[in-house]
Parts: sequence; structure tokens; C-alpha cells
Amino acid sequence: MLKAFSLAVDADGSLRTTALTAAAEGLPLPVRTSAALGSFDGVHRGHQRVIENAIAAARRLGEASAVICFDPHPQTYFLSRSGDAVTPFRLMSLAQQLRAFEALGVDYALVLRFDEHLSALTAEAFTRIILRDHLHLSHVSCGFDFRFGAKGTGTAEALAGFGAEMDFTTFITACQSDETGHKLSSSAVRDALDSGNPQLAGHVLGRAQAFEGVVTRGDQIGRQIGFPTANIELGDYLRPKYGVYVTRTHLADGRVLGSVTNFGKRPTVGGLSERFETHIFGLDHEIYDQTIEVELLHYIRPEQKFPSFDALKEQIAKDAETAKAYFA
Ligand SMILES: Cc1cc2nc3c(=O)[nH]c(=O)nc-3n(C[C@H](O)[C@H](O)[C@H](O)COP(=O)(O)O)c2cc1C
Ligand SMILES: Nc1ncnc2c1ncn2[C@@H]1O[C@H](COP(=O)(O)OP(=O)(O)O)[C@@H](O)[C@H]1O
Repeated sequence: MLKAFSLAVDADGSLRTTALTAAAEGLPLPVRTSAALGSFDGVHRGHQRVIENAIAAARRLGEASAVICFDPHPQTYFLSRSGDAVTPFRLMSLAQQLRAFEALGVDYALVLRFDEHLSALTAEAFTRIILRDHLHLSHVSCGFDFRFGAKGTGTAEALAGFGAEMDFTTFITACQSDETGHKLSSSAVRDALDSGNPQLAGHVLGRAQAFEGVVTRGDQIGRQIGFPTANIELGDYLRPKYGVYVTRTHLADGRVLGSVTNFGKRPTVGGLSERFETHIFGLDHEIYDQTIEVELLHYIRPEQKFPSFDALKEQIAKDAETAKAYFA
């Protein structure tokens, strides 16, 4: 079980620790660890290499492995302070990120609260106060393009330089590519989702892109046309291309069911705001207020304005058949 902690740095440099998972409850922070350091949004196959390198170093040194990441995402923090309208860009929630770390076999997740104190630390102060004095790291693994410290002046090479002075070793993972030479990056995932290519997003991620949220109440039109849809808010998540998708839904009770999802504004019914709504096959009871996770598997078609409600209903039935055939 992953032992996850939230760590907040106070103005005087002291650290406040809170357990984020049951396995961390009542435990102290680890004494010596080999850690992967980064934002790791998506935990894609490139990130996975960085984390696997930290785990390999931990095994060599006979100590615990850790991932050190940030919450909120540093970019979210800076954008929200700038006062500009923020275009949602996240590929994962913190809960999904922790599950991805656990799946890789990491012992600890140390989630640094990204706030005014942490963001003000220079690269040198971050390394000395956080990595050395508080976390006593013996080894740090990061990606070639990792940036840290106030104004992002710290680079992976600078981190290696600090390590030589502060008694920890470093490993910088080079840019990872797939079998065909395509760079494995968060931007590649975002571009794929933006262009309606969830398979490519899943190829880069090493698992399907998934949106997790609490089921909210809609206008209750869905059930009248025989296709009730569970709606979730996308919040900070990057918005995929509008349209209809084959999806797979993880329910709160542990069941995993095939499903079909529409993401868009529902022009046929005069919808004004975006909705992410999923009709789940084989479900026949209410799941309002429950958390579901919806994986995008295949893009079926763009969202359309139909001349009538009946025409829309007919098309939704065809979409459901397409999705069922995908799972057959
Ligand atoms: C598989 C599927 C495909 C859909 N495609 C469209 C579409 O192309 N155009 C559209 O206006 N609405 C589309 N919708 C949205 C319906 O208009 C919506 O589900 C209906 O209004 C019910 O809304 P409710 O969940 O608020 O009750 C689709 C819904 C589903 C489940
Ligand atoms: N097969 C199903 N797929 C999705 N939701 C279902 C299904 N069967 C029952 N439900 C429930 O019905 C609700 C959706 O019904 P709907 O009429 O579309 O209402 P709403 O407009 O509130 O989404 C879902 O939130 C869920 O609680």
C-alpha cells in the first residue's frame, strides 16, 4: 500500500505533515529514500521511466522509494494567481496520480503543498531545506526537462550539481520516445485528446485517459428517452474534443462496465454549458453523488445538432450499438 503524505512548508522553513492515505496514518516520514521528483501530470510512460529509475536506485541502496510531487500543480498555482482565465489542462486528479504511483510499486508519495512559501524558495534553498534537511534523500531521479525553484531557474543539471555538494546522487532520465520515435510527453497526450484520438493518448500514457468525478443531477431528460446518463464535472481536467466516445466506467462499488459518453454542449436540446455524460451498459439504479471514473477508449463521431429529438434518440441508439460492438 502506498504511504502518501501532504507536506506544507511554513514561512520559517518548518514542515507540517498530514497523512493522505490510510497506510500513512500515524507513521513518520521515511528516514533515507531514493525519490523521483516532478509534477508527473498523467504519469505517462516517460514519467514511468523516471519513477522506475528511482525504484531501481532504492533497491540498489536497500532503502524505500518515493515520488515527490506538487499539489496544486505549479502551473495551476501560477495561472490562478495571474488573474487570467485559466484553460483547464490537467490529465489527472491527485487521487488518480497516487493510484498510478501505487501501481508502479512506489513505497511513499510525498506531496508538497505548492503555495507562496514553497514557490518563493530558490532552487538551492528548495534542495537544501526540502530535499536534504527535511527528506534526507540519498538519491534523486528526475526527467531531462525538470525545472524547479523560484522562477523555474533550477534545471536537472543544477540539481545534480547541488547533489554533489549535499550528499545525494542523481539520475537524469533522457527524453523517452515510443517504438516509432514519437516523444512520450504530456503535450502529446493533450494534443491527442484535443484532436479526438484517445487511442494515441492511451498509447503515450500506457493506460486510457480517465476522468473521475462525482455524479451530479442533470435535467433528467436522458431517462425519458431510454438513455439515462451519469454526468460528472470536468473541473481542472483538460477538455477532450467534443463528441461521442466509447468508454469504460469504474463504479464506486468496484464494477467496471462498458459505456458510451457524450462530451459537448448538446445543441439539439439548446444546451449552453458543457456536459460530460455517460450512459452505462447494464446499470439500472441511481448513482447520484457517487464517484465514477470514465476511461476514453474510442472516438465515435462529432457532436451534432439534430432536427428533432427523435432523430437524436435514434442516433444515440446507434452510438450505443457501436460502443457495445467495441466490447463484443
Ligand atoms: C451517446 C450520446 C450521444 C449524444 N449525442 C448528442 C449529439 O450529437 N447532439 C446533442 O445535441 N446531444 C447529444 N447527446 C446529449 C443528449 O442531448 C442528452 O443526453 C440529453 O439531453 C439528456 O440530458 P440529461 O442527462 O441532462 O437528462 C448525446 C447523448 C448521448 C448519451
Ligand atoms: N444505465 C445508466 N447509465 C447512467 N446512469 C444511469 C443508468 N441507469 C440509471 N442511471 C442513473 O440515472 C441518472 C441519469 O438519468 P438522467 O435522466 O439522464 O438524469 P440526469 O439529467 O440527472 O443525468 C444517473 O445519474 C444515474 O444515477
